[in-house]
Amino acid sequence: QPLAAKHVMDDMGRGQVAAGPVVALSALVVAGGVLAGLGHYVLDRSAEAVVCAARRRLTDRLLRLRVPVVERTEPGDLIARATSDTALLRQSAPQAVSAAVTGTLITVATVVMMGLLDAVLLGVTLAVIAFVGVVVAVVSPHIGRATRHTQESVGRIGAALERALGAFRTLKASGAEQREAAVLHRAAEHARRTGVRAAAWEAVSATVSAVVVQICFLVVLGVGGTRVTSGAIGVSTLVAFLLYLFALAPRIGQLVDGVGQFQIGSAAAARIREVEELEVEDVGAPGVAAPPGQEPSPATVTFHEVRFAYRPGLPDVHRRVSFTVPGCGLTAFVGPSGAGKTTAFSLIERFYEPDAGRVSLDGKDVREWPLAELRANIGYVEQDSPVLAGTLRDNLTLGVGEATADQLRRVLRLARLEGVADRLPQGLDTHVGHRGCRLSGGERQRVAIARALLRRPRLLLLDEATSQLDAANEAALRDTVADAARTTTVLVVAHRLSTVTTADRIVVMEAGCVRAVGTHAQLLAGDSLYRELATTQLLHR
Ligand SMILES: Nc1ncnc2c1ncn2[C@@H]1O[C@H](COP(=O)(O)OP(=O)(O)OP(=O)(O)O)[C@@H](O)[C@H]1O
Repeated sequence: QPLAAKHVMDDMGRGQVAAGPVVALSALVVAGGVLAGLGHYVLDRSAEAVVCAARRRLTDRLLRLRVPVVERTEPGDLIARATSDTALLRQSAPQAVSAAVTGTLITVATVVMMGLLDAVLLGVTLAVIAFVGVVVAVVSPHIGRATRHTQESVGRIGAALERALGAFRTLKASGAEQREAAVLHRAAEHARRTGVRAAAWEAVSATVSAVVVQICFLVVLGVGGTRVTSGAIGVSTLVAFLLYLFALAPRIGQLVDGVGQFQIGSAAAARIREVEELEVEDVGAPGVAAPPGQEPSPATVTFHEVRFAYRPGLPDVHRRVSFTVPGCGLTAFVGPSGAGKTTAFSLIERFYEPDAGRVSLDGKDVREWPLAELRANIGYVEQDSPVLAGTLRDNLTLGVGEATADQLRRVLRLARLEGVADRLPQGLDTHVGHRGCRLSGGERQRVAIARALLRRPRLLLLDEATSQLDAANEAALRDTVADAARTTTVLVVAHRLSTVTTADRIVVMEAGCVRAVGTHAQLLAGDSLYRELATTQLLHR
């Protein structure tokens, strides 16, 4: 554009205005505007695509993290990385890329054109650009560091909120709102402080570059004026050079801003990358316990000399645990709290891996099973079975995606849930999660059992709720377990006498060891701990 302007001016100086350069100048102005708009759109579009890919990869990874890894992290902070950090990346990436590509290209092109016009004036300009470059190099790492701290505080807010909302009733009952709010306020205040620090560094580099560019204008004007007076260059060359300088000034601003945005984006990207370095499970393709139409055969479970600690440095929770559960029937695990019963289930599900010994399903080490296939063979019902936000149907079909009315009817009957489904206002389509109708503890466990049974597992692991169930719920649970044990191998961490007395075998655990195995009658006669548990703990539950 400035070159076209120079031609127009030269023509005017000669008193003959040709249409060509004027048309070229107008066309260049319009084309420049359209290209800028188009470039903006393409860049934002690409940024959306890149950030969408980052979010998908991140969420995929988060859901495949290993259980011990999640236990070591703060879920709220992980959520912040998938939401706040990717949003920051989305916001900063286009500016950084546009500065890197357009800014650099236009700067280089402008500098070349300036060189063609006058080498001396170019020298002055390059000295200024170099000075701005030094300032930016010194300032930009500070912007990155401050942004990193801001994002860490945002992560802390997420973690503190997750902690508070996850135990909301306890929080209220303990009157701890203000104490929890203080933690959140501290994190918010820290985010503000570091955010302001980043803004201050950005302001420093923007101000320095703006002032220096202004000085550059004045120097170019002074030196250029002298050169025009001495006849070294013409007025039109000086005007064209100044026009190039006008075009260059915002580019320098853009480059300075781009480097700042790059630092901000890198801080977010570094936090996202940290998640990508966390250990994930190789889940593979979804597995099935048995082909459709074929009844799944009951599985066998063996623990052989299993030793396990949750973390290096923590005491062993299992110390040479060995037992065998043949296919079919009901096996109950009893023992004092902390004996390692639930841990046995976690090892079967391969949430953790033993430090020594073998856990086998059907005689094959669980580490040799493809993970998805192993878990497809197992139905796991946790002690505090959570109900997920959504309808009762969503909760039941979580493990299968969808199910026919017949399949749902079957598991509802098995889990003694027909009455519950009938009672709910919209039946299976009633919301039972956070915002919907609440289910009782016993009902939640039976929903979890129905969910597990819908996958037609060959092994059912049931960690009985420790809380007191009413007589109706307890009877329903007992019948459900007895039904399931007719066709499936059922392992129950038992806290209730009713489960234990009817079990085909009982494994008594104490302090990470298997102390005795037998039926209720055999153990009453032969094991003092069992006798004590039966008379005190179990009978009173
Ligand atoms: N995720 C974990 N990280 C570290 N230690 C754990 C973890 N889960 C359990 N433990 C510890 O391991 C020990 C055994 O726990 P486990 O849940 O297997 O006992 P349990 O026999 O099922 O007890 P309960 O009857 O109370 O459910 C306990 O001392 C517990 O504190």
